[in-house]
Amino acid sequence: MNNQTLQQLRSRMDDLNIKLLDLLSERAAIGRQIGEIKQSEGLPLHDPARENEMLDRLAARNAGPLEEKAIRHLFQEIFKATLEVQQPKKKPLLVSRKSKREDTVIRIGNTEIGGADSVLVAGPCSVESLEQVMEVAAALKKAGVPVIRGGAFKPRTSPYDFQGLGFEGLKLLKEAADEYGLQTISEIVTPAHLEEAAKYVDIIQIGARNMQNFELLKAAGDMRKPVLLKRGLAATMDEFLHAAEYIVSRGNSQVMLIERGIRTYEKWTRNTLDISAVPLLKQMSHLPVLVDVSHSTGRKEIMAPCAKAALAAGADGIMVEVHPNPAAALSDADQQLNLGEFAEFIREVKSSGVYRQSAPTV
Ligand SMILES: C=C(O[C@@H]1C=C(C(=O)O)C=C[C@H]1O)C(=O)O
Repeated sequence: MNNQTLQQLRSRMDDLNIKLLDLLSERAAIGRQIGEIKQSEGLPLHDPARENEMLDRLAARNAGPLEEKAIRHLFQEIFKATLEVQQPKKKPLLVSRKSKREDTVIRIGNTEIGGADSVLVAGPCSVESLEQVMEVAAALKKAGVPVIRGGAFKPRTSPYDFQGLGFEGLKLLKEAADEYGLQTISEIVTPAHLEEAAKYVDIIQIGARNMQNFELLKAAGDMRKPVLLKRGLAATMDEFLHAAEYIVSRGNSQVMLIERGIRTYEKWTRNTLDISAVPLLKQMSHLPVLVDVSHSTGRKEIMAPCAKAALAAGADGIMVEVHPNPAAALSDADQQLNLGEFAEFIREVKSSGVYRQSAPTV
């Protein structure tokens, strides 16, 4: 008997669910019409005063058994859902895979970034002298690394630390790169420097500290030069992709992303390499993704395994710092590989199964 009653009550519940659903749908359709009128009149969609009026009226009429709090809560959720129906669907970001399915491949010289092959970028933290960059460029050439990095405008934590050689540094980097047929990459921190820097730099780097320097992002977006955008020290994936969107939305689609470690409580590494960022960025975005194993780890002995992990996770390339005499380096002395360590690093990474190389390097 009890069982039968339960069945009947549940069946009435089911009928009421359907009625409620139909009423909610009818209500949402009216909400959508109201939204269209509001938008054509330029009125805000959200109207808290109107919502409060309705809530008060419903609370006054409520005879139970539901508590007034529950009624208010339920209707607030309904209003929220109506607002979602009213909102025009947001267009996916240009950097998103929803906007473009195929991978973006960036070509500089004979090098492709984001294509079939893994790419390596290496060089000193800072350009210090012509001899220094020449020595590094020769080592890169020998190791088959096509892109040389070297900082000339250094955003240092302390104003008393070496700030870089500026344009003179860019010129030295270019001179060494030209000598060995390499491409150059260097960080620019000021929109006003971009045009002049483009004479010496094949890829403009926007550093972690400037990831949300929106004027710099816009100016880089107005250029037609590849940009390497570093993830900010504490930037979420969403913020990172929106920063890239600033560049791409100005018409510069040649943007590559680089994970360089984020700030956490861990002290054994300089930053924490967020390896999950790699597959996430590759899935969410069509832009090439690189990993900087020097700044993320700050520890020479784990750079090769971290590079392999990054490539295994889907990274298109690796960036690593190398200096002929790291102990005497003007910046980041501890984390730069010397030439011997660099050769070993490259050998280990290239011989791993995760390094993609379709044709032997000539
Ligand atoms: C439907 C409207 O727009 C919004 C949604 C509401 C609702 O679902 O009832 C109420 C007020 C607004 O925040 C409206 O203004 O009437």
